[in-house]
Amino acid sequence: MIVDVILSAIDLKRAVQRKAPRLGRVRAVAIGKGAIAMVQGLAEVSDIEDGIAVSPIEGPVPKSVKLYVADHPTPSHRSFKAGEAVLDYVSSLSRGERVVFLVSGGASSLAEVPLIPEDDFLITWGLLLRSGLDIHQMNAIRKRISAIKGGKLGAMAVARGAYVYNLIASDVPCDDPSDVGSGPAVPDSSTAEEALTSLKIAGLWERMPITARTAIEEALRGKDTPKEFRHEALVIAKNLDVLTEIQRVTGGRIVTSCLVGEARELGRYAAYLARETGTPLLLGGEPTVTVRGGGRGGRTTEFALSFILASRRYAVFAMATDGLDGNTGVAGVWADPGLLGELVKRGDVSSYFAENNTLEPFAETGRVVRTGPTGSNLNIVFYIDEWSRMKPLLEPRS
Ligand SMILES: Nc1ncnc2c1ncn2[C@@H]1O[C@H](COP(=O)(O)OP(=O)(O)OP(=O)(O)O)[C@@H](O)[C@H]1O
Ligand SMILES: O=C(O)[C@H](O)CO
Repeated sequence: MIVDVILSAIDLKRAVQRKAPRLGRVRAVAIGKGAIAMVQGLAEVSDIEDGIAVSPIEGPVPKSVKLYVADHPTPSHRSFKAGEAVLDYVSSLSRGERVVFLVSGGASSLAEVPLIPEDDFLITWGLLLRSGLDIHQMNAIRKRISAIKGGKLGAMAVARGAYVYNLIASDVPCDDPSDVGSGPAVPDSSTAEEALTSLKIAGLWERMPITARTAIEEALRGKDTPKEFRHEALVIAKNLDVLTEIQRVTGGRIVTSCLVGEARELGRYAAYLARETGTPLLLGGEPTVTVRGGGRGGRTTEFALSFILASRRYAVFAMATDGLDGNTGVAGVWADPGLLGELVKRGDVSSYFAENNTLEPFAETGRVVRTGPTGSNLNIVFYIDEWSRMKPLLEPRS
């Protein structure tokens, strides 16, 4: 039932219908895990002359919209093809036209036009994904090796005389529109200095391909992303909306929707917080995982496993609202005190954290949440409560 509540709270077609301004005749660019739902919502409240949508899954889009299916979390040739198509589309805008950018999580990877050779681009991307950098830092770097991110598409549209509107479904902590999908059509809120410092602190600067380093050095010298242009941006859905819906059924206290940090550390922190407060707690955001091993896991499994080692009678339910967490193939997991007994039975559990293999204890004991791709993405949610109160809420709605 908690899953049903979450699935209903992340419905992006409904969010666009409810929150988008009435814009009349528009052209549209939708990119992200929510692209299909968002463009469907836009069709309900405006007249889409034509448009382009880039999504990780197939789905019905309005007749005037061309759909590209591309890849995530690592861009593929389909993402590069989609990126070129988006660039062409924006180049076709004319003076006085209204263009609506519908941006949701995953957009960074789904459509891309690299500024550096593709091989170097993919090496850089891989280093970032395993780095443990948070999404703002990671996207600060991605924006500087991209021809379309960090406001570049928006600036291009404005230069052609179009009016730029952004409707954003946020999967980033604290909902800065420039972080979502690397903010293709809003002025960039990150700096080249941040990109450089993040890479140096993560120990990645020396390991980056020379072309990527040159792109960042050029940005530092002033050839950087656009910082200002005429535009509007409205966040139509965010993590806090989902927490608020979960609160209705659990009575939990919302602690934050901006959770960041290493997932396994945050899990332990949350366990002690639950013991201290003695109340149901709701947290959301995007913990990161510094991946060192080759196992299967994600943000939810690392968090939940470390939580249960310290939480005594409290349980945690953790779910990625896009329906797929890390490389697990599942949306999330739950951990109740009974899992500890299972761990004891399993004997050698040393690989779990050492190899980033934290899915195993959940998968093998049936504590996983399966939704498949949800066609949305409002980041990760965590619900913490006494197991006796949580258990009935995990049953499907009758
Ligand atoms: N074995 C693993 N154990 C734990 N986490 C992992 C593992 N492998 C990958 N990850 C994490 O999964 C992340 C990618 O997973 P996922 O696709 O769920 O992210 P996402 O939040 O959907 O991405 P985006 O922010 O681009 O939408 C990586 O950043 C990495 O930190
Ligand atoms: O695509 C991305 O950059 C992430 O999902 C954050 O929006």
